[in-house]
Amino acid sequence: MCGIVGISGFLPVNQAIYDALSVLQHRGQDAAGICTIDQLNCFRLRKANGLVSDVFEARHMQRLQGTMGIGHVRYPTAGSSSASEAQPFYVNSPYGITLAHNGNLTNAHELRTRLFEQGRRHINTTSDSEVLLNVFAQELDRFQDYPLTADNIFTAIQCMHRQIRGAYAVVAMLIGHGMIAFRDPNGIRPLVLGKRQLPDGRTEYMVASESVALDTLGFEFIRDVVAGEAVYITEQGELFTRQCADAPKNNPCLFEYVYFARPDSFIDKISVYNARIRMGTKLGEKIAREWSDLDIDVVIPIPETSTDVALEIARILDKPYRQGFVKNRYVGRTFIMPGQQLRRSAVRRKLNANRAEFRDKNVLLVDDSIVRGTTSEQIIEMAREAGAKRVYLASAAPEIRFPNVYGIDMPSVNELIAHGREVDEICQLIKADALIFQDLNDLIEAVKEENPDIAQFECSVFNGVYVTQDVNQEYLDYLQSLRKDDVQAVARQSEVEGLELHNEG
Ligand SMILES: O=P(O)(O)OC[C@H]1O[C@H](OP(=O)(O)OP(=O)(O)O)[C@H](O)[C@@H]1O
Ligand SMILES: NC(=O)CC[C@H](N)C(=O)O
Ligand SMILES: [Mg+2]
Repeated sequence: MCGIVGISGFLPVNQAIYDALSVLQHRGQDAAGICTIDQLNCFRLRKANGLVSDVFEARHMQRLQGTMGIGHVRYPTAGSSSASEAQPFYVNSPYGITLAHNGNLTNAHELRTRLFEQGRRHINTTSDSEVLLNVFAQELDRFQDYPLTADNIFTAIQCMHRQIRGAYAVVAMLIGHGMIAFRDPNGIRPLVLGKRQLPDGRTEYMVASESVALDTLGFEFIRDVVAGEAVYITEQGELFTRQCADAPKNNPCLFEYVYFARPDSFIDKISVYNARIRMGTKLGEKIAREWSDLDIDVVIPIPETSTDVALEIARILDKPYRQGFVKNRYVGRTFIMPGQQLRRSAVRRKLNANRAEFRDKNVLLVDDSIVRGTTSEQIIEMAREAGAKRVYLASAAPEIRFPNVYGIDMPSVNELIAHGREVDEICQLIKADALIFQDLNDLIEAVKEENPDIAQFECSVFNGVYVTQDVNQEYLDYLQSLRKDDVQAVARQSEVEGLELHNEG
């Protein structure tokens, strides 16, 4: 998952975008970038591999001048993890555009060919986001008048929606015009809009992947950008919004609530924190029903995302909740790290068992999800080494059996521990004494409670149903051939930096 942010205001935005990106860091740890528009109407860009705090030094921040800017933290799902695929991306015509994208296009390959053959546009990287930017540029280019009107911009986005498939929450800037943001017609990836009133009465606007970024910067949450909708804020600060999709449907990604988003965010009118508590209630009730014969002494979360769920399970089971694992605060999220070797070694560096909590006890470990099983396998071993008698494991998400094509890097079914396996087999593999998963219906109910208007969530990783209806086996095989772990490892070794246009090195 990536994080995106954009601010259109009247005060310098460099520090504000930096702060927003650091609050969205949990969505992408591989690369970060900020682009601003300076007083001379030129883009200022700094992007590189690394965490926000590593990428932007004081000299970069000083150069990122301007009162309008966009930012991105990257977790790659297409192309390579080379610095030249860090975002925002830039294209010089029409007028100059930069763009940052969260999601994944399912027809990037075909769009790339069409852009070259019909549009005479060269895409310099293997990133789907550069493809998206060029489709946008091509559609804007159909209007010959300067400046473009809001109507022109919305029409271009409408035409884009008809060509692009997959998931995309996007923020972009167009020189001489302003900031533009839009969400795909299924609303798979999140995007929120906020505002801030300056003392002189002028209003600044901000868009971001998660509402927590608005909170941190003192912006007031206005609303979610709805599925298919576009937002345009002119340089003068005028806000336009329009529904640009022919048949929008609201199908937000269920996995955002399980793992990706911060608990203090609201996505599509649902508090992520409350959703996680309700996941704990449902799972706790299932455990009480199905495991009445198991003697659980203590409930222990696997930090960090599962803590809210585990606390509620402990309440339902009326068992003590204990922080049995200590998390090294300097190690980030392991699931979004590139490469299985790195992910494996990171678990041991990240978590350590607090012996006193395990010795001679039957422990119920709780995680939000089991994807490759990297975490659970090692954690169970650590619990035993720390003296646990019996180790049970509960997952707040159901079995993950299908690849994700919408911005989560799970392209290969063979890497998923639950693919083609039943609970008993998974339990044996991770060497647990008992294993239980949340039911999909319970998970959906837990999330949906605050917004019953959501008829369908994007939950393909659990049930193999892809809401964009364009994903077939041929595409899944293609994606797997490009992105499975061993292919990526070879690609990383031979990575060369492509052009880094206008980058503040
Ligand atoms: O089965 P796996 O492939 O190991 O993936 C699932 C694990 O990865 C995530 O943790 P992560 O360390 O990324 O982040 P967290 O600190 O937010 O829990 C998630 O919370 C699970 O613990
Ligand atoms: N996780 C994401 O949102 C990734 C965005 C884009 N597909 C990339 O790989 O850079
Ligand atoms: Mg975790």
